[in-house]
Amino acid sequence: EPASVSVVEKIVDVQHQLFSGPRPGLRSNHTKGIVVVGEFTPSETAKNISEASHLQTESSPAVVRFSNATGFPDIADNDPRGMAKGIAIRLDLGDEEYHDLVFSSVPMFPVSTPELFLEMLTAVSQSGPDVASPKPIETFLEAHPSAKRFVQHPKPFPKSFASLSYHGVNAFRFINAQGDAVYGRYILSPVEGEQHLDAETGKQQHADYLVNELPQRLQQNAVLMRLSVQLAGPDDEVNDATVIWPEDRPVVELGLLKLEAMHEDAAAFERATMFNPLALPDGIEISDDPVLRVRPAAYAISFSHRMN
Ligand code: HEM
Repeated sequence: EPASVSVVEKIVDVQHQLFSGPRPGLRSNHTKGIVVVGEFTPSETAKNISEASHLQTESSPAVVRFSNATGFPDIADNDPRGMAKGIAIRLDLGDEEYHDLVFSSVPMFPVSTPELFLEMLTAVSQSGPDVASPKPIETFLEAHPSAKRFVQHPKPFPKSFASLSYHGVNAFRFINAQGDAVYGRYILSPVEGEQHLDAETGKQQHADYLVNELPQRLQQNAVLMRLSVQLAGPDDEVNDATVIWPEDRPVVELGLLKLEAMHEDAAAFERATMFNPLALPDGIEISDDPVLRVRPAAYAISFSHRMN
């Protein structure tokens, strides 16, 4: 059963509290972003996994938004608080249909349910610099090893938004034309390999170094990113985004995302667009992950503030 709407409303309320939002016209989270356009071309192996139309056709137009975590619209690109970078991809499937993919640079979520996420964010909100240790968030992290793993997971400074790998985190169910179904998690990686800055160099970067870099890069060359899916083994947990599957699980390539140019009217696009992790074509289905199931409700609350 999906968590009640009130839990989701409370989560977004605490996000507003943490980030001094909501701000007119802007997202409640992942507020600072940059939008580019390109296309997605499926690979031969894609149709073995799913009958989804964008995996059979020649190519689909794509709009891609990279972002920093937090609701601060002017957070520095090298601020540790914004180091879970995001990517949101909208594939145009024709006939007014679209498929959205919304990923994070961190391969797991800190907690397994919306209720625990609310508890965690509330603990953060009660752990200001004046609060004595153990602060509520310290107590929470000790009691929830998955949240501690998330906090401790390396979050290196990327050289570019396009030189990081991104992860779907939540699992989906993929069904091919023969009716075979598998659970899998998306991985998107730069074809040229990941590139990071060392910690010292990263700290010295300009507050907009990533936002400034991408237009320059695209003027030189298009950027290619490989979309793949890691397939769950029969006993792997598919409804808990805190669990990382063993590395030996097969990874199947779905296709190449080509980033070509900056979006010409990014501000209007960002304002008018709500990426929806559950905008899925036939051949890709939702899992029972309770975190995944509430994401559209949270994004819709943020969207409704933005449109006010
Ligand atoms: C209960 C869990 C979650 C909540 C409550 C939540 C909340 C939010 C909210 C309120 C927004 C702003 C949406 C908008 O205004 O359009 C957002 C955006 C975003 N979230 Fe989440 N989120 C959750 C889980 C996740 C997960 C698991 C991922 C990564 C796989 C993720 C990645 C992102 C990204 C990349 C964006 C920016 C999308 C864009 O560019 O428009 N979120 N989230």
